[in-house]
Amino acid sequence: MDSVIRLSRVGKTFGDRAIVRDVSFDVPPGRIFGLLGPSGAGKTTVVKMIAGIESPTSGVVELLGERMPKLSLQTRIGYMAQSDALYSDLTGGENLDFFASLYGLRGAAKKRRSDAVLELVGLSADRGKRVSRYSGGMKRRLSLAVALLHEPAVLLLDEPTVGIDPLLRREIWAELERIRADGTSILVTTHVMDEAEHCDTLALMRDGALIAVGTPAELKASSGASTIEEAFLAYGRAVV
Ligand SMILES: Nc1ncnc2c1ncn2[C@@H]1O[C@H](COP(=O)(O)OP(=O)(O)OP(=O)(O)O)[C@@H](O)[C@H]1O
Repeated sequence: MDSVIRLSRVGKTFGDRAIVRDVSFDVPPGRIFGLLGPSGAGKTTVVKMIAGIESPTSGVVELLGERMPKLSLQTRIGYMAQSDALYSDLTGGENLDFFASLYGLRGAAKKRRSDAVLELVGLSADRGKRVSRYSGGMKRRLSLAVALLHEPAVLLLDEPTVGIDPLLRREIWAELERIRADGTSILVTTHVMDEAEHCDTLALMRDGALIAVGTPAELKASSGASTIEEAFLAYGRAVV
């Protein structure tokens, strides 16, 4: 398969407001694709359409060669939403048990995966603690663990490292790079410019439209910028 995620001329309107306009891109297997843009640019809406939570008003969203939304593809996706969808009365470990049962993970496989993802996000020692007693950063880390639990073919991460300290952020990126090496495709939204450098391809989004798509090096070269932040500002100026 040449592309795991494909958007073809996708638009989304809420009422009479066009939130996403004519967005097209492809994410091949084993790539990290970063969606970058200011608050309100429409990034979350794009991610929700890929996850099958929202339907496009126009155009086509395909995931693993099938048109979204499609219920049977849900278990192939690991989706980390911007707001944590966790059960606060349950412990971290119990939350993982719950999501494992949704994904059909049982027995030794469940234990192996739960242990691995808790270790990765640095929550092994807190697995018995109720989520209502977790900090904001711990909840983000548990949400990431849930998204990774069933080793999905596609990871959709909406601002995964908000509230996570720089050291753990670096570890999480190292893990995302390992996951990519196994052939998983990862779409990540971020405001953090140094995270953008980890992406194979970046799409700069503004007012619902893509204003530039390329590798970090291409975007810097084509705008004459030395950082992604400068490149983004240069492209932003070019369209106003
Ligand atoms: N269900 C909805 N109904 C109406 N408007 C919506 C809905 N969902 C999103 N919007 C609007 O769409 C715009 C884009 O929102 P979206 O969350 O996609 O942006 P974003 O780029 O992810 O921003 P942020 O980085 O702040 O999360 C916003 O103006 C938002 O108010």
